[in-house]
Amino acid sequence: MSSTLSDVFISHPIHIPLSNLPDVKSLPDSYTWTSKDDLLFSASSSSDESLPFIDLSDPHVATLVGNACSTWGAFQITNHGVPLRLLDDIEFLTGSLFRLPVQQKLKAARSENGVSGYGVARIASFFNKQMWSEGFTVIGSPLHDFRKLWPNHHLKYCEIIEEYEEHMQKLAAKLMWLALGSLGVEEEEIKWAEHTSDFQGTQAAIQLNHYPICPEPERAMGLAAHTDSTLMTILYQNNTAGLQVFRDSVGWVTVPPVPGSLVVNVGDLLHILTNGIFLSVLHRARVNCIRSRFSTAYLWGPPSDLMISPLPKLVNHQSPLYPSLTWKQYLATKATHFNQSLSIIRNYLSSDQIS
Ligand SMILES: O=C(O)CCC(=O)C(=O)O
Ligand SMILES: [Fe+2]
Repeated sequence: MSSTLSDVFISHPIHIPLSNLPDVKSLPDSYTWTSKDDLLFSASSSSDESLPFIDLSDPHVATLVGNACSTWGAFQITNHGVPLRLLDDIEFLTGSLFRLPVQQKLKAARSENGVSGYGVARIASFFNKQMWSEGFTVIGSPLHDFRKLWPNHHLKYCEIIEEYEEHMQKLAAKLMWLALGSLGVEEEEIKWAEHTSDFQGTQAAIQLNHYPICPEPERAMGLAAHTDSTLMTILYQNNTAGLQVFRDSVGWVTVPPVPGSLVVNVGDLLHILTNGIFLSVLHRARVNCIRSRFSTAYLWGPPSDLMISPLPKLVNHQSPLYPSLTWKQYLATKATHFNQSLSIIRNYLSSDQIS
């Protein structure tokens, strides 16, 4: 029987402490970041570069998406077909959840080796300092957790998640095909992802993030630099800036929130699938002292037991840069090697060597 995304995380638990964000006037040492805690913490940024902004109704959309994936590994989109009302709903849900009293949120706390629920970011265990954020992960049905949070109103919130997932899955598939189409890849080359297959077995998680107002934002970190272990991630951010993407020779670039738009990140698996042509973008979230910030990430991946390997068409007589491996194997590598995972697997000759 094929395993689910939850099984993958359960078999590779990351033990992370759950602590409340302190209500303080100055930042405690445990939340104060320097370049010692994250090499790129203070990397300078040049201000005149900005992330591509793509109108999905543009006649050259595939080329624009393909270029953005191979230069930045990320882009913003408009005219994406997701109803603005649904984006308002998901923002309302995210805000309502994080505004609950902490005791209420803790009723749906992620268990020690669990995957869904309330807690700090999974990447927390890779850093010595704490991040100025709280999160909530939804994998599969949120009913069980939402009932604990909102005993009387959980159904309406479950409906929002369900509708959001439906739209996001369709959009993710459309974007992936636009991107791959720009490289000349045809649907028959990836059977599981063919439009007609209805993406049987693709898996996803929804990550809700909250970055509260912070007394000393320059010294704090909302969510530390990471790449996503997905094929693609679609991110909705409320109207408060904080997301930054990293581009070599440019540095950190802030992605300004544009009402109604979405941000798309190439994840590590799409980087592998395209033999390194599309870049999986390093990104992070900073915080501020004026407004709290919410974001909703739709983390989209393939069936977790399916072998992913560089597409033969994109390897062109050379050896592939990456071995074949399943999402499950990749997550296991990521749980140990975090941001070094891609370079670690590049050095393996065959997936047999990946635990
Ligand atoms: O909050 C953001 O802008 C980034 C969130 C993110 O990168 C994630 O949830 O993986
Ligand atoms: Fe991310």
